[in-house]
Amino acid sequence: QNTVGTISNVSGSYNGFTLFTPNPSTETYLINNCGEVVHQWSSTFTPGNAVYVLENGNLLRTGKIDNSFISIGGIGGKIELFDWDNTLLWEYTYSSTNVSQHHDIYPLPNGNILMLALSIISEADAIQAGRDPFKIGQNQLYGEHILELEPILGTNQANIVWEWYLKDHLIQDIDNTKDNFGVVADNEQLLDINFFNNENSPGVANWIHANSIQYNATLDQIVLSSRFLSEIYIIDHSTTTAEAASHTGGTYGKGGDFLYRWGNPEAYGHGDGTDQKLFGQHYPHWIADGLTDAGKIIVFNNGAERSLDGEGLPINYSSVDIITPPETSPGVYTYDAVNGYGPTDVEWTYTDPIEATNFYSSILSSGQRLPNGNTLICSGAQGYFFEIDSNKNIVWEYINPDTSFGIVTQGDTPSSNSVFRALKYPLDYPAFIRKDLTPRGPIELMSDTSNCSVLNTIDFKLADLKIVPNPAIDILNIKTTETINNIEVYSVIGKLVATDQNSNQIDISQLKSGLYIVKIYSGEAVTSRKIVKK
Ligand SMILES: O=[N+]([O-])c1ccc(OS(=O)(=O)O)cc1
Repeated sequence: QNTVGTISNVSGSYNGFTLFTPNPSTETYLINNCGEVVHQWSSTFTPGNAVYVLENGNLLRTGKIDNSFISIGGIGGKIELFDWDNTLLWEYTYSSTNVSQHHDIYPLPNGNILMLALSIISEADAIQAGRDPFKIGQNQLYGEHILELEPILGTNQANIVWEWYLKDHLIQDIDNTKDNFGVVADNEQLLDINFFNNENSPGVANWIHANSIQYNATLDQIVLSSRFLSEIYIIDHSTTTAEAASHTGGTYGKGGDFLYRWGNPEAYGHGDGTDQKLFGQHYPHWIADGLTDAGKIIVFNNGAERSLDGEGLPINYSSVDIITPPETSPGVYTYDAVNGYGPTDVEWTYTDPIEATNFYSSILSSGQRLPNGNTLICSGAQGYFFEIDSNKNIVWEYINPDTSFGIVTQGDTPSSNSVFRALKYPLDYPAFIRKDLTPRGPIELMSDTSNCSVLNTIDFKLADLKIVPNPAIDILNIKTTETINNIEVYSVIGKLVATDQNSNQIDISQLKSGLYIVKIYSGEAVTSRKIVKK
């Protein structure tokens, strides 16, 4: 039984490449289902926190810059764009005495980048905005904003082409001499600056702890997640920056106000703690077109203090949930003055089937619907990824071996190996076309992948490909119905030792006996197989 790397991989797992960057590590790994690294990027920064492979094969990642003026788990400060070969193409620093990028970014279809950031609001400004003066414990509050960056390649700069600030969308009902005064329950489109989900620490500067921004291109809407308020918010991205600072304008007519919110209706005066559905959630995002439950929102519901046991002690367990926000037309959400926003409950959920508390990550984490209907789950605190099929059976499990104490040896138990998010990409994702994805072995030391096999083919049409004989003495025959453009034979250390074009066979009689890797190119597809030369 493996202790790190791939723990299990059974029939029905989705054959893709999983991207992740361990919290304590400067490395970003792309692994196959056997935990073998097929590509890797190295930064000089640990993550801060999101990372993506773009369709063109570039890596877009966040980097963490320590900031002695701002204290929040998940702080970043930097965005980096690497090409496939790990050349840094562009970097952008957003970290100073009063602002920092943190947690998430989102690559927009037009090449721009949405960036989640916080800024320090002074005590005086917070009080003027209607914050209870007795509930400012650290002489300041953190405000959230979103910037849309248009990278200027060749410089480490960006044009800021769109801005949204949460401070423009506040309500308070404690002081009519201050800004934003009104009735909280009548202003569901605004955030009550005096709502604290955690009554024990109403004075902390970090009262919102936003932890993700995700985007729906069809609706041109953004979904934002607040871990501490246990709410998700949808806002309009079609606005101008001026409209985004106001309450009117944009496709949906509400400027930068919330179009929808869900998870904790007490936050806007529509219920109490018993109505809370989200508990410190992460990574709410729309399920992409073409996938099962497309258009719905999937969210990792971390679940701290979700309920109480008979003795009044908190019960903590995580779930991955799917909700369908009720709409009157696409992107226009149904609001009920009495009950607030629906739905009243989740539509689909996964919890541990045996004992709910067996599956629990208090922080970090993600859930992702996959093309075959499976769901990839990252239980972030444990650096544990697992995939469930549509019957909720576990079909793949992986434990991150890259820890703050270094790379773990197979057989040893890892600790301090947390991961913010894991994303699985299809083998035919455009980034991977014509790329060398030859497995380089697992991350962990003294690895054992003997109980795992995986097809590393990019094009499933080559999945029925056979190389005979194997072992071979002189001629290798490639059997496939596809047209072969190129055959390459590599030594185990990666040296090209034989090549042939437009042929279904290659002569290896001159090679020394031993293990070789054969790469077969057909159209856009490339497939690697191990062979033995006798
Ligand atoms: O320790 N971290 O790296 C860390 C902690 C908290 C955190 O915030 S959360 O909302 O993503 O859990 C992010 C990163």
